[in-house]
Amino acid sequence: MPRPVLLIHGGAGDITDSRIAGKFKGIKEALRFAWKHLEPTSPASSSALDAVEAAVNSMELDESFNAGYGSCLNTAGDVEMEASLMEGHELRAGCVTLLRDVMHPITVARRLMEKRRHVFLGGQEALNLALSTGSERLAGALVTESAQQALREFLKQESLGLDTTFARTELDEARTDPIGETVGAVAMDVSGHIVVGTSTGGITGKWPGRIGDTPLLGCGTYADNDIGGVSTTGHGETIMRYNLAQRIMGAIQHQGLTAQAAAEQECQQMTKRIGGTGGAIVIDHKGEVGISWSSRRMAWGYVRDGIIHYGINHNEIFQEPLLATHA
Ligand SMILES: NC(=O)C[C@H](N)C(=O)O
Repeated sequence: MPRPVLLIHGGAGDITDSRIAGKFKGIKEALRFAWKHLEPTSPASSSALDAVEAAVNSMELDESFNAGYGSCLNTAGDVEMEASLMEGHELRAGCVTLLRDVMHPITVARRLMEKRRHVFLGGQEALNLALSTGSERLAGALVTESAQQALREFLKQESLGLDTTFARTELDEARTDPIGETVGAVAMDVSGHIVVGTSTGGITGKWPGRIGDTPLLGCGTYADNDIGGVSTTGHGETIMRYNLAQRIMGAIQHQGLTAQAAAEQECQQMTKRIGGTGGAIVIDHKGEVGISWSSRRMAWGYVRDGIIHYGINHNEIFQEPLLATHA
């Protein structure tokens, strides 16, 4: 019987020092909140789908991340969110884009997947689906002060003629990145079932109507029990041109690489080839974990065998017990 594993990310980019503590707190909270779905009292109800939704929901509620509450703003100052969810048994998926005013885009993606009619829904009709399947309408309530501050800085940089091509996921050291990043989760349950979900507010200063990599299968998300599952983060225009998730799947399937080797190879190749950066989390069909990024930082964490492993800088891994012990 496979050992269950839950692996999540809280975005790749030029994350400032002041945001690290919030990211770690949010990553550990999401892992602890979601783990009960993978190792419940009865193994028969171990569900990678429930675990992925719960982990992403937890980060969508947390303004340390760029998803749900705290999403990046477009040039009009509005939140337009995107999410995708895929399961690796029947290859079913739900993807939503240009979604406004609801806290949990990943749940809307799940509702769409469960309808089994369409895979990708956008704009007003995605909102209608959300409202008709139990989401609450939260007009304006997703906008945070730090997201507004990030937009003001972005617009100022643009007016000064600075290069904003990579928007808020790719700033150099001299310019800070005060915004949270995309979230994602990959899980394998005790039956070897793999599920992947990714949710984002996109990038600060995007044009209204811009669609990124996150809701696109093969770019932001992919799952196939026979190969593995991948969730990506980083500069969307780069990731979608490179098909990052699918390239990692291909490296596992056709080159026989481990999850870690495939993630490293493809994140590096993408940046070498196109210039933008990003990261990926991967669980392969054997249940092995891969975590890699070509950006400065990526917040990540996973649980296996009662231990949380987490980090944000290259070559740095922290560990603590899943169940906090009290002195
Ligand atoms: N931080 C991110 O991962 C942003 C997301 N990939 C986008 O470009 O929409």
